[in-house]
Amino acid sequence: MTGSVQEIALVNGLILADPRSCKVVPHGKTIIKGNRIAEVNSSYLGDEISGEVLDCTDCIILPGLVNAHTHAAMSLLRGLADDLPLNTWLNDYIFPSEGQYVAPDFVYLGTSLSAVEMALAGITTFADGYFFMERAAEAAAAVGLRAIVAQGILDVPVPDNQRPEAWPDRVRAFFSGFPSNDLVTPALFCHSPYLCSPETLVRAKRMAEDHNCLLFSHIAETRSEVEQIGFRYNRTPLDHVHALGILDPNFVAVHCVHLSEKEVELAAESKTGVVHCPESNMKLASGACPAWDLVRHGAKMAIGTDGPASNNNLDLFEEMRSASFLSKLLTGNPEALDAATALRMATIGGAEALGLDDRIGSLEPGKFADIIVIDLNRPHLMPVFDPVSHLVYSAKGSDVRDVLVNGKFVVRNGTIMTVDTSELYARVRDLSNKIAAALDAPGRR
Ligand SMILES: CSC[C@H]1O[C@@H](n2cnc3c(O)ncnc32)[C@H](O)[C@@H]1O
Ligand SMILES: [Zn+2]
Repeated sequence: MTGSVQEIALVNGLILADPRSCKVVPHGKTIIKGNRIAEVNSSYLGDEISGEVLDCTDCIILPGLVNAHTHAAMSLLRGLADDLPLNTWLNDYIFPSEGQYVAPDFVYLGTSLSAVEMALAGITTFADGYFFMERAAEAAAAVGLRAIVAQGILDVPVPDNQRPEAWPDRVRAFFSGFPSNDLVTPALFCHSPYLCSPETLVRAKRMAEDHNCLLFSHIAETRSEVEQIGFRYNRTPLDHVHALGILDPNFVAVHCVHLSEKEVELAAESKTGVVHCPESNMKLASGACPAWDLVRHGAKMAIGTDGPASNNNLDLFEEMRSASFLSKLLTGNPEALDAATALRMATIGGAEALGLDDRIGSLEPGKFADIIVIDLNRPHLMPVFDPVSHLVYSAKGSDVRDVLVNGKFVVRNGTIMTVDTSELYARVRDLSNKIAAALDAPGRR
């Protein structure tokens, strides 16, 4: 300790500080002072270090992963409805269940469970979109993750707003009651151009601008959405929001599976954040996002898991691998979306899409100390010719040993340090037993 500022030094590992270059420095040291990185990539020759020393021999040290899209509270609906296309999944199963069960405590519990799952798998920042988002903010902060929590807006009744026309009041209440802390930031989430009118989209954009926050939306997820938007507005979905004046660096378009060539260019030119969710898109058979085309056009590309009820886990290592494999399959080109590109999308790319790249996404002096340590003492991670290849093609979330967010250990030696997981899991079992009992009730399905 120096004065009251806590110091932690990570020594002896393979340091991958900047996913933009993917350069790996062996036997270096990374020094954290308080909640920031003070030094990185400096050589470690066994020199004396003040503060705590974390030995990272046989480990890779890299920036924490950024899950740029999820619906964290939906962990409590995981496995409730599978093997369905998006429209049936949403309209016949998810929306009715949300109407029945989603309440402030549901959101707190489900988000806590997901935050623990994400932390254990090396995700240090997540962008969430759901209802009762004040409670999601509390849950993220309790687990100790960095989060952007976006309040959902739909033109149909939703769990925290039964009168669709009153959504601006709900949004005002959300901003005014937002818990102030360093880790979580508020934002808005217009569900989609098919469940939000042009008026709603434009008004939400104005409100997001007034509060200097991001606006998210699911865009061009399915062919049926493209048909519906074409029928209603005679445009394709991304072009439709562009025509409404919404595309800019503070807009985040999630999915972008079915884009025209013009829309790929539009996404890149407008510097809109684009979140690729390969596993959710594959599971719901929505299609394959032209991610490699978007990357080559210079779009701000991030990766997301989507919610745990359509994935059905929150492992961004799996997601990087799937993003890469899906692009190779889609293009017929094995060089498409290579490992370094996938790693960039899951770190600095996510930070850029969320407007956080001046604070996170790489290990640089002055940035927040959001750092993960991957244990290479695993059969599937030997031998090590190329650490980047291992991170994307071989590693899993369960290979994460330590996680620091804002300079604090959230996971240490594979154990969550911030919340009592036995109590959390007991509460999850209790609630899920009640949901399961109601599902089994006669006449439910
Ligand atoms: C304001 S977003 C929350 C809303 O979105 C629903 N949802 C979850 N996953 C998806 C998806 O892949 N496409 C469209 N909508 C989705 C979720 O159940 C909430 O109702
Ligand atoms: Zn989603």
